[in-house]
Amino acid sequence: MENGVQQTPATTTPPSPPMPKVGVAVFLLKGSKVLLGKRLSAVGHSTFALPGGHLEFGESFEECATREVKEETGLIIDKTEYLTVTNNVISEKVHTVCVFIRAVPVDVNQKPETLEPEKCAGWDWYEWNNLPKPLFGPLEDMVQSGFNPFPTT
Ligand SMILES: Nc1ncnc2c1ncn2[C@H]1C[C@H](O)[C@@H](COP(=O)(O)OP(=O)(O)OP(=O)(O)O)O1
Ligand SMILES: [Mg+2]
Repeated sequence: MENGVQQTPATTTPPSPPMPKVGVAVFLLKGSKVLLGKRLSAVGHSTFALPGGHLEFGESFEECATREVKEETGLIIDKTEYLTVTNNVISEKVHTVCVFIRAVPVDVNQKPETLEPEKCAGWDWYEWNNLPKPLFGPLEDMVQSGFNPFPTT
């Protein structure tokens, strides 16, 4: 101690190891179409993916789905239903457990808006039988495995 000023001991925090995150992705269905947008984020850049994002602390999957779709597209969704979960080791640094939710727009005439232009080039409805390419890796894997998000009735 000099001049009566207490020195704070230097502390070194070890770098925390990368951890898996929880993502929520939404199959927003309109008739036989699904809403997709071309990603502009580093992960999956230029691939077509569902709206969605990371689960926030304290949120339910359905709350996250509703919030992310509203933030990214402006669309208000309804009838949120859990579909499935996948484990995605996307790169050395990105590992996401992704929960898939199905939903429908409250107003089928409401147009999706590109509210996060730094993350998505634009949203559009695509026929499930005629999806654009390339799809975001985890979504492509699901399609290849024969997954179908539409209700069986
Ligand atoms: N269609 C999908 N299939 C599989 N995983 C997905 C899908 N969409 C998103 N994810 C996973 C991987 C992403 O790294 C993660 C978060 O989604 P992403 O769209 O990148 O976040 P975000 O930037 O919109 O939201 P946030 O601001 O919450 O991070 O969720
Ligand atoms: Mg997103």
